[in-house]
Amino acid sequence: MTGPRLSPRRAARHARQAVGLTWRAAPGGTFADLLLAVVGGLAPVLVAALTKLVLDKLTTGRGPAVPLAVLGVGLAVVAATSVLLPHLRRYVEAERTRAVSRLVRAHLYAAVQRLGGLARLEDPAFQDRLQAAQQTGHLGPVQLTGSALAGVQSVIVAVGFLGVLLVLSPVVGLLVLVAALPTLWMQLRLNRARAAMILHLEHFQRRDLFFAQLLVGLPAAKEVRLFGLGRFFGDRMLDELRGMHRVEQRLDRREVRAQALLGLLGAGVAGAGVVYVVTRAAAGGLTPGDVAVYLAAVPGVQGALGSLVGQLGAIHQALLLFDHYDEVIRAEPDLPVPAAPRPVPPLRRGIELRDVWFRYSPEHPWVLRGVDLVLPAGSTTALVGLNGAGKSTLVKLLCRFYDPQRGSISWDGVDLREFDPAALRERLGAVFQDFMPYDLSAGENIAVGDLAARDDRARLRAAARHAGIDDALTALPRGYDTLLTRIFFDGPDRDDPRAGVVLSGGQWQRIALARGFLRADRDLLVLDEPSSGLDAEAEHDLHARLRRLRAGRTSLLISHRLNAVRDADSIVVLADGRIAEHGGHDELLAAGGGYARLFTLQARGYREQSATPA
Ligand SMILES: Nc1ncnc2c1ncn2[C@@H]1O[C@H](COP(=O)(O)OP(=O)(O)OP(=O)(O)O)[C@@H](O)[C@H]1O
Repeated sequence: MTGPRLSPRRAARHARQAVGLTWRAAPGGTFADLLLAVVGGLAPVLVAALTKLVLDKLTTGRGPAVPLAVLGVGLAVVAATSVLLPHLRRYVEAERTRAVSRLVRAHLYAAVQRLGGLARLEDPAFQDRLQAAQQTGHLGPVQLTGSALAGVQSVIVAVGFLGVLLVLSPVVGLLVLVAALPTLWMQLRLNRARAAMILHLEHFQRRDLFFAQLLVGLPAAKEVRLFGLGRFFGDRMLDELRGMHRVEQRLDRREVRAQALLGLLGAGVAGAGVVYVVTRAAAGGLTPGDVAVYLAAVPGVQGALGSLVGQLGAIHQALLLFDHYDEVIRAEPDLPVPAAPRPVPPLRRGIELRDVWFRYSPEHPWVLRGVDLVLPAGSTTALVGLNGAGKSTLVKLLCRFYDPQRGSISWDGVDLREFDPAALRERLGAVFQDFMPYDLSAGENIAVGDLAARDDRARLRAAARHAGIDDALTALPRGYDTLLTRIFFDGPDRDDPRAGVVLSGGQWQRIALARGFLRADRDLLVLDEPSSGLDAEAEHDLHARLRRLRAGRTSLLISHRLNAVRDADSIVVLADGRIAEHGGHDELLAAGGGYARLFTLQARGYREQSATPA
């Protein structure tokens, strides 16, 4: 297994950025941690040196002219400091982790919001990066600085002990150093293999999580139970887990073999050193204090060098984690925004699509193939067509979530690409076919349509009234403050009004409509299947309200129920990515084309239903 690579330049850039981020997030904490690392590195060397002095003074009476009691107190102070240090460092590190995590998250989500379109979010490779950055982005800087500081501590310990050993016995010092070299080399190789394994495991982990979610999550629960899919998904999940464990096991075995071998080598060198030091001490060449220092220094140096290599591995890992975050932060916007965007004027004449061609990527087929269409200001245009005809795609282009590959869309003659997408969207209102039910309160669920109305209960209620949901929301246990989810409540009493409620599909549809109605004053209102979840009476009622509410304004209405669009000022039929028919309801019926065929089919269905005896 070969390790993933970062070029040295990229690695150096990440390291600079990560340290900079940590410093900005927690300057005091980072400095304190550096100080603690230095003290932590010096402490064991000092303990060994003081122990030697005490022993030598006790056994030979030789040593510095300091009373034994002072040496004893010094030893006690350093030992006590060593005991306290790990606890202090744990606290300082936890504080730093929290501060960095806040900063990294703020940067990450701001970067995602800067992507004005949808294309990047739909790119699976970018999604993978994004998921990884979300889960581990903050760990990169934290792990990097943490490991670097631990590395500083290990270097101080190793250099300190080696210095003492070299003074004591250059032969033994060199022996310990040489014995550590194979350990260093092997650990570096294992680090690379471990980093590669983590990357390899990501693929298993994602699928393992996916199957686990299907088994425990609510969205799939109905189908999993009705179709009896539990065993099937459970087996798939275990397959992924087995795959993951096999990879881990292979590396664990390799590590055990290598570490056993290196452990034996280290012990052999240490043992030979003990024999040498004891023999020299017996011959009077070394003092008992020297022997004590040696006994502390050998494991000290070996441990510090081993830990240093471990830290290097962790730094490599941290740089790889940071790479995900960096890719997201630096992602180029998927929609070009002009350097000096034009202000978006109120819509006076209309929106024109001229020879618009669009596909989701070069690998996908064309969805729109030369669409020419005008949405005149002040009128309602209905867009109809079979499933997959490209209706929702056209809506997404109007909101400028994507740009067409060929042709143009203009707003009173100005190409949409000359506007800032955010300014354009300020002038739009929309109810999407796949609207979002938020796990928020009823009031907030409507207010997301226009956050300026968040505290304006009268506006929220007016929008809800237009959508026919005000009475139902008022009757909820806490009215508009009732949570429309039960997932955030962890109290014991499920009947507690704070527990939240579950709405029906049609009620959610009305909430989405209310959201859209909050923006009823915008220049263009797009309604993509706004009545799909409503019963027939409610649908009729909704369209009557819509006509009143939008009279004199520009709207685009998409619906499969042709009865609902017959009153639109003009009806456009989209087929095979082109405008196949265009005109008023009567005109299209008289033309006897696809619209007439579909309308007659639906109308016959209704007539047959009403003729069927109950
Ligand atoms: N994000 C996407 N990436 C790739 N292809 C897509 C994407 N969204 C839609 N498509 C494809 O584009 C085509 C048109 O889809 P679109 O949703 O615009 O159709 P529609 O007319 O709104 O259909 P429906 O009536 O079923 O809602 C379909 O073939 C669909 O598979």
